[in-house]
This record gives sequence, C-alpha cells and structure tokens, in this order.
Amino acid sequence: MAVIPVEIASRPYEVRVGAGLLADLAQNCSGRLRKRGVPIVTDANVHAAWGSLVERNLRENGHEPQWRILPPGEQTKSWAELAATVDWLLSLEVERGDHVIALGGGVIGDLTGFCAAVLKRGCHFIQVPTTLLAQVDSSVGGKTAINTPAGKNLVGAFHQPSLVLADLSVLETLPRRDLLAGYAEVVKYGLIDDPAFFDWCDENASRMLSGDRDLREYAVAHSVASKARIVAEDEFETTGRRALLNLGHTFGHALEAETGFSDRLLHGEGVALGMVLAARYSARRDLMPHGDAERVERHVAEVGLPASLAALRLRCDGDALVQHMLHDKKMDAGTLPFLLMKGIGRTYLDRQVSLDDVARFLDEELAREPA
Ligand SMILES: NC(=O)c1ccc[n+]([C@@H]2O[C@H](COP(=O)([O-])OP(=O)(O)OC[C@H]3O[C@@H](n4cnc5c(N)ncnc54)[C@H](O)[C@@H]3O)[C@@H](O)[C@H]2O)c1
Ligand SMILES: O=C(O)C(=O)C[C@@H](O)[C@H](O)[C@H](O)COP(=O)(O)O
Ligand SMILES: [Zn+2]
Repeated sequence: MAVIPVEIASRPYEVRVGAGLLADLAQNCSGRLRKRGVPIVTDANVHAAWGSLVERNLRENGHEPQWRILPPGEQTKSWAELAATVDWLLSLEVERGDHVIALGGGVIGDLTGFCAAVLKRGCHFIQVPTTLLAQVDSSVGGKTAINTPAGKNLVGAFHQPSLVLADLSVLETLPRRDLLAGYAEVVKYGLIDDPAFFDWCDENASRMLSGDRDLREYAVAHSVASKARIVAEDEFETTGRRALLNLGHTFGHALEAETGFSDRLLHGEGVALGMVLAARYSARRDLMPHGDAERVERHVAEVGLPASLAALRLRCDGDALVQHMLHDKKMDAGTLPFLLMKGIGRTYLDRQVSLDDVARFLDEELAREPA
C-alpha cells in the first residue's frame, strides 16, 4: 500500500492507495466512526457492485450502514440531490464530529463533500473513490460542487476530506469507458509539469488500462502525489498554481455544457479533448512546438479518448462554446485566463488570450476532418 500525505497546513490528511482497502473499511476508518450508524452516500451501480462487501465489513465490526443510493451520472450533482441528501443527513442526526462516507466516483464525491461542507456549517467526510478519475483527482484536494443550468461546478465549497481510501480492487468492475475517462486526468499531470510522467504514460498506458495492478498502483499513487503537491501550495486556487490542474477544463467544461452534461461526453472525455485543443491552440500561436502538440493528440487518440472536436458533430459554432466559457470560475475582471502549453510538461496560465481568437480557432476545429 502507498500512503501519500496531503500537507494542507490547516487540515492535513492522507491518501491510502492499495488493493483490498474496502474489505477492511471499518479498520481503515478506525477512530473516525464514533457511532453505530455510518452514513454512506453512493450510487446504484457502485452499490450493486460493492455494497454487500461494505455492508458485511461494517456489520462485522459492530456498525450499521445507513445507505443513500443515488442515480448514477452527472445529473446527480444538482440542487435537488443536494437538498434531499442534506435533509437525509439531518434526519440521521449527523453531528459535526461525525464522518459521512462518499463511496463512488467524482459525482458522489463532489456532491457528498458539498453536503458535508454545509451540514451544520461543516462535518467530516471520508472519500472512498471507486473510479480511476476519483482516485487520481476528485477525491483529493477538497473541491466540492454541484452543477447548475448555467454551468459546471458553479455552486460549491472547498472542504477537505479527513481521509481518502483508494482501493485498486474496485476498478475491476469499472466500465472501460469510465476507466478511459479517468485516464485523461492521469496523463494531465504529465502535461502540466512532469514530462517524464508523460513519457511513462506513453509507454505504459495500454497495459495499465488493461489491468496491470503494479502499473495501476504507480499511476494512481504518482497522480495523487502530483495533485497533493499542487494543492498544498495553493489550496484555494488564489496564486495561479492550483489553476494548472484546470488544464483542458475550460474547453472541456464548455463541451460538457454544450452536450447537456449527458452521457454524450463524460467529464474525463471533455478534459482529454480539451487538452488536445489547448495543445493545438498553443501550437497555432507558436507557443508550443507543433511536434509536441501532435504527440499529445496522437497519445489521446491512441488510448481511445476523443481527440477531434469535429468528430463530436456539435451543432454550434465557436462563439457558442465561448459563451459557455464566460461562466468559468477563472474569469477575472472580464478576462479569462487560459491554461496553455509551451511544451509537454510546460503548462502555464496565459492572461492575454483573446476570446474572439479562441472562437475562430474553435470554428476551424469544428470544421476540421478527424485525422
Ligand atoms: N472535485 C474535483 O477536484 C474533481 C476532479 C475531477 C472531476 N471531478 C468531477 O467528477 C465527476 C466525474 O467523476 P467520474 O468520472 O468518477 O464519474 P461518475 O462518478 O459519474 O462515475 C462514472 C460511472 O462509473 C460508475 N461506477 C463508479 N465506480 C464504479 C465501480 N467501481 N464499478 C462499476 N461502476 C462504477 C458510476 O455509477 C458511473 O456510472 C464530474 O462531475 C467532475 O466534474 C471533480
Ligand atoms: O482540483 C482542481 O483544482 C481541479 O481543477 C481538478 C479538476 O480535474 C476538476 O475537474 C475540478 O472540479 C475543476 O474545477 P473547477 O474549479 O473548474 O470546477
Ligand atoms: Zn477534471
């Protein structure tokens, strides 16, 4: 098992990565489960695959799981589910010192974390991420949120978990499409500031995605360590350092909004395509070598993630996508800083980007035949 510390001064915690953590959930949470009842928020797919294992372990250790089983999918990050889940926690008389468990992917983690942030002005929560995406990204760092009709993650809070348990065994039941979507956030760390990790991804992604346990442990632990380092430097995204984790997300979130936060484009798929677009836009402006941008696009396409905007067959133009971007949380005094690249592993925040220019670039990309 790997243990990665998240060294946030006000509230340090650890991320444990290894196989079999869920089968020992009560032991892994020891000292944190103060009462017989343990509130667990999950979704129907995760409950079907892993609920009985959790149920057995908690009961064997004198606890009674209190399940809230939500519909799977992005639509669950909503006002309605937030209100209903907070009311449910209140009905259980959860106290500030209690821990709520988020057992699921990023949707469950983001929603449950936000419920924990607002319940009685903040109670504890434990992240038990069950997707690759949640293990390498969303369970760490304390961003919690729901979506609104205006856009992605527009209502939320920074609220750190007390513990993260990333059990590699649970990835065995994850559908291939969701596994790939999570991989986008893995390779993102290479593109941000770690070219050696991008090389590792280029060499090992295929075997890692096919199930090699050692490679998976390395990918998850290395990704978590990257995220922990960046978050510890800039917990509240005020210096620009944490904004690097948003690479590909300005394009990606706009595409998610345009496709109605639906199964048409998963978050990780939007991020993958968004990183290709950030690379291609950077190369178009001669900020990044064209060869590097081609390498990014080739890698994304080779693993099986979306790498072409035209292939999405959207019925909109570049201006419509830029309209979505105006809701981006990085907006600052009417300008939108963009994560661009000077090369692989050389991402930076560019505050001089013209949104008109981005719209024209997107028009070209929408019309460009897939390679
Ligand atoms: N807070 C953050 O820092 C952060 C970071 C990245 C992404 N996110 C958010 O995370 C969300 C995406 O997360 P996701 O990709 O995990 O999606 P998800 O939570 O929707 O899970 C994907 C699918 O996999 C199923 N599933 C989950 N675990 C499973 C398992 N072990 N076996 C079988 N099926 C399983 C789910 O039911 C769902 O259908 C987005 O809303 C995104 O905005 C947040
Ligand atoms: O933790 C962060 O910071 C990130 O940006 C990680 C992203 O992968 C994640 O999708 C995040 O929720 C996006 O943040 P947002 O502030 O653009 O909603
Ligand atoms: Zn993301």
